Amino acid sequence: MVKLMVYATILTLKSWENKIENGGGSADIKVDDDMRSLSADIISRACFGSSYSKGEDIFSKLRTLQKTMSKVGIGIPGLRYLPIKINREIWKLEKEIHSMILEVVSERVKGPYEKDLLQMILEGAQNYVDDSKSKMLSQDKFIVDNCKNIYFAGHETTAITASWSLMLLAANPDWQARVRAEVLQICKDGALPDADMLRNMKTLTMVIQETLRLYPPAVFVVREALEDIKFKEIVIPKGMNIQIPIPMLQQNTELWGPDAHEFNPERFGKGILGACKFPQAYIPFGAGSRTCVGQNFAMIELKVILSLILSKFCFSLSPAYHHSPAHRLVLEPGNGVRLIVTRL
Ligand code: HEM
Repeated sequence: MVKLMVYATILTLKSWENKIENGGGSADIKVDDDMRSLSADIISRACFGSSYSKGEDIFSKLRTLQKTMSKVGIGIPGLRYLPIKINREIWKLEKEIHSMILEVVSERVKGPYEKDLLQMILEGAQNYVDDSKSKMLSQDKFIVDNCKNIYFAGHETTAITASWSLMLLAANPDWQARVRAEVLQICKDGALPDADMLRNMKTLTMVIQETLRLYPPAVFVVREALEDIKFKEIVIPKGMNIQIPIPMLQQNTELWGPDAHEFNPERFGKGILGACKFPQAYIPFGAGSRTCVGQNFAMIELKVILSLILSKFCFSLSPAYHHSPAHRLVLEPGNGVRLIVTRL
């Protein structure tokens, strides 16, 4: 998995090298779209293995689906069932995605065994029992839904965290230099990072943890009360949805200290337990039995991307960067992250 992440990242960074060369030694790069397509490429390779080019087509349709769905007005009950133009577009895309995924699956069943996420989903589908009438139909739905889940849950969140991390490292050159020194010391003589090297990148881990504390891509953890609950003096009735605001917990000065709003990765020097009075207040990947299943994958991917960037480039914030975090399904840089990038 690490190898495929390294390979995909190097391909993306080649385009940065070209931009710098064409710009006479430096380039003003808006990193967000690159991080998004890199993350989609990685998840596509990880999910679909050798059929990844088909996976890319599927994911590109899923992105169109996501964009189309975000245009639908919310709050009008029943609107999504009406055969209006936008709904017809959504249904058509859903149908196409469904058959494309099942096409890859049917080729996979005939072909050689591969150890990728799709294989794990297929094995999961074998054991999936549901009480709907057609077991085959529900297994297909299980496969399609899980592929969609991985894409929606895993690609945007990681890409945005990479962009925020780059922004924070650009704004804090001392930390940029410190993490780069660590990376260069671990990846000696231009060696590409492997799993062991990534594990040893403690300072980089601290920087990513601090980025996820200040800019958690998922803003809420949502739960439904399955029964009446009494929480101190508050009664939460069965069926009520509860939204737990992650940034409020993660930037509370009583829990994190007076510098709670500042970028200080040092606070994670002794791990999450050492950083905060209550570790439950650090939940960028959620909490409990529904916690993010992709958190290790995401941390490895972020370390690969950031360590390779740091080992090749120096960067500072572009004068065109305008800080405006925006909550649009995820917490993202409202106007993107623009960096002035030079070769190391
Ligand atoms: C920095 C990157 C990521 C962040 C911040 C993040 C955050 C989250 C959060 C907050 C949840 C909800 C957890 C809860 O309700 O307690 C979640 C769920 C989930 N995430 Fe992630 N995630 C990231 C990357 C990924 C990746 C890379 C994948 C897949 C490879 C992934 C797959 C999932 C799935 C499938 C769920 C649903 C789990 C369930 O409902 O049982 N995530 N994620």
